[in-house]
This record gives sequence, C-alpha cells and structure tokens, in this order.
Amino acid sequence: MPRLTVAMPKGRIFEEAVELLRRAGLAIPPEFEESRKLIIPVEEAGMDFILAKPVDVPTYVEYGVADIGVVGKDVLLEEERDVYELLDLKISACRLSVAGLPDWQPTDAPRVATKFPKLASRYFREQGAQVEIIKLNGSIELAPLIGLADRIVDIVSTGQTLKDNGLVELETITSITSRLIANRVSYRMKSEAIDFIIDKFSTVVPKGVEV
Ligand SMILES: Nc1ncnc2c1ncn2[C@@H]1O[C@H](COP(=O)(O)OP(=O)(O)OP(=O)(O)O)[C@@H](O)[C@H]1O
Ligand SMILES: O=P(O)(O)OC[C@H]1O[C@H](OP(=O)(O)OP(=O)(O)O)[C@H](O)[C@@H]1O
Repeated sequence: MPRLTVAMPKGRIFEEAVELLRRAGLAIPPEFEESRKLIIPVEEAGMDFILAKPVDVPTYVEYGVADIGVVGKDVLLEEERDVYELLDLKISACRLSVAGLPDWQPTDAPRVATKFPKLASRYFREQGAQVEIIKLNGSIELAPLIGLADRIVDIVSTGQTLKDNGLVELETITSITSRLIANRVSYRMKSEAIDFIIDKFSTVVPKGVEV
C-alpha cells in the first residue's frame, strides 16, 4: 500500500487523536509524544506524521503535502479549505457559542469579538443580524469585560471560563468534534490506504448521531 502522510494537530486534540490511533490498532511508538520532532516516520504503520498548529492542518491537506489530517470542525468551518471530510472522530468535543454579559442590551450593530470571523459573520448574516466582527487571537472572554465588544463567539467546553468571567452562554451555534479529512487527489490516488485507515477508525469511533 502507498505510504501516507498524516497531519496531526499539536495541542489539545493531539493526545486524544494519538489514543484513537492506538485503539484503532496502529503501531504508534511511545516516543511519539515525547519528541519535539515535527516529522515523525512510523515504519510499522507505513505513515509519516507531521505535527502542525491545529489551524494549519487543513492547509497542509489542501496543498497535498499531507494526504490526510485530524482537525476540529470549528477550524474546518472557519478555514473553508478544499478538502474532503471523511469521518467524525468524535474526540475533543466542545461547542461554539455566542456569549455575553448577562445584562447586555441589544444595540443597532453590536460588536462581536471572535477567533472565528468568517464563521461568526456567516452565522449572524443567516440570522439577519447586522454586527461588526472584531478578530482576536485568544482571551476572547476579555472583550466584553473591558468594553471592546458586546458579545463573543467562542468555544465552550466545561463553561468554566465563561463562569469565572461572569459571562453567560446566549446561543449555541454548533457542536464541535474533530474530523478526519483528506486531500482530494490523495483520496483518489491512495484510496486503498485511506479506506484502510477509515475502516480502522470506524471500528473504534462510537456509533451515534453525526454532528
Ligand atoms: N475548551 C476548548 N477550547 C478550545 N478548543 C477546544 C476545546 N475543547 C476542544 N477543542 C478543540 O481543540 C482545538 C484547539 O486546540 P488548541 O487549543 O490546542 O489549539 P489552538 O487554538 O491553536 O491553541 P493556541 O492558539 O492556544 O496554541 C479546537 O479547534 C477545538 O476543535
Ligand atoms: O469552557 P471551558 O472549558 O472553560 O473552555 C473554553 C475556553 O477554552 C478556550 O480557550 P484557550 O484555553 O484555548 O485559551 P485562549 O483561546 O484564550 O488562548 C476557549 O477559547 C475558551 O476560552
């Protein structure tokens, strides 16, 4: 079978994704998590893993330097890269929500701070609401506290960050889990190897409603 290059997200998703690979029966060695190397060949699995920043995974896959990758649905919705979404891996579950201060009063064009400007614009446009989007790169919850924005669009998992900052979740935009994605050409040229991986994952991903 042809060798596959797999783009793995560093950070939050990484450990759960590695655990899933192992449960799927792929021989991922213990050194995998310990090294600072960014390209890790795993001969037993016939794969080369590249460790990327989560937001960049769809870019590596779209350009074909990785055949497949693991990425959060939030990133897929924001980046709008031309890739195939093959499987809901049902790991790293969270949700994307609108939040704000509890006493927030509607204004004509509220300012919305977010790491996800395209996704947030689309959401409010579909709601028929006119908003001004302010792109931030982290600590999004800070924006309404210091008057930069009226609302935020951000990831909520335990809800602790919102609670600790006196914010409330107003609307859930969508549920988020990590997905297996593929480059369009790789999916045709290396279909046997990619289908093999999908089958392996399918045996360990819990069945249930796709989100
Ligand atoms: N509580 C959470 N907060 C943020 N992302 C989460 C959470 N739970 C699961 N995720 C998933 O993890 C991904 C983000 O992972 P991570 O925080 O490692 O990346 P990042 O946002 O690039 O981090 P940073 O910019 O802080 O380095 C998201 O795309 C999402 O799918
Ligand atoms: O509901 P919770 O379990 O509290 O998780 C949600 C928080 O986690 C993420 O932030 P992250 O830790 O990635 O920090 P940053 O975006 O501010 O860099 C996200 O942007 C929320 O702030």
